[in-house]
Amino acid sequence: MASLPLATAEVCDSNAGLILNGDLRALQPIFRIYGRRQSFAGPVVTLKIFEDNVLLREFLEEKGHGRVLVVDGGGSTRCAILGGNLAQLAQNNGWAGIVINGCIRDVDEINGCDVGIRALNSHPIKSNKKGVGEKHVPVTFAGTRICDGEWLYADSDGILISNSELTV
Ligand SMILES: O=C([O-])CC(=O)C(=O)O
Repeated sequence: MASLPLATAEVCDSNAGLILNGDLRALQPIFRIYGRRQSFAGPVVTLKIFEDNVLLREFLEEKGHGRVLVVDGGGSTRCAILGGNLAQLAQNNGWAGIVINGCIRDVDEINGCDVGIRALNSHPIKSNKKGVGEKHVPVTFAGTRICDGEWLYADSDGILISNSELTV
């Protein structure tokens, strides 16, 4: 049986030492909350792209196995790199969530999907389809460096990155 997601505030309260030494970091609160799953957690897979979502689709076509896709879209607010079709793919392939330093579109459809989504904002224009980007590279946004294989915990209070899986 899947256990309840950890509450981020509790995780911070009971892991002050990890926050001090940098093993547990909170992303700056720059994200909006989308998708039906308010709380989600899982091992991180990273992707660095810019206004081009071909590699994002490639990841979401894989089985998610409860992972969280962390996408550094360079903070672009000039187009959307995730839309309703990709969010449905994420839901159907068992991804726990997607955190995007960039924009999404088809918000109403995305809010009906059983997956957790965080993004800067929405934008009606779709992205390029060139296939440029880098998978599994360290990314830095919202004041935080995030590496493949780290753990992400998200709920209504915020988003945490931990070097390793946490238990309370
Ligand atoms: O295809 C795209 O660029 C994103 C999109 O709109 C979708 O996933 O529905």
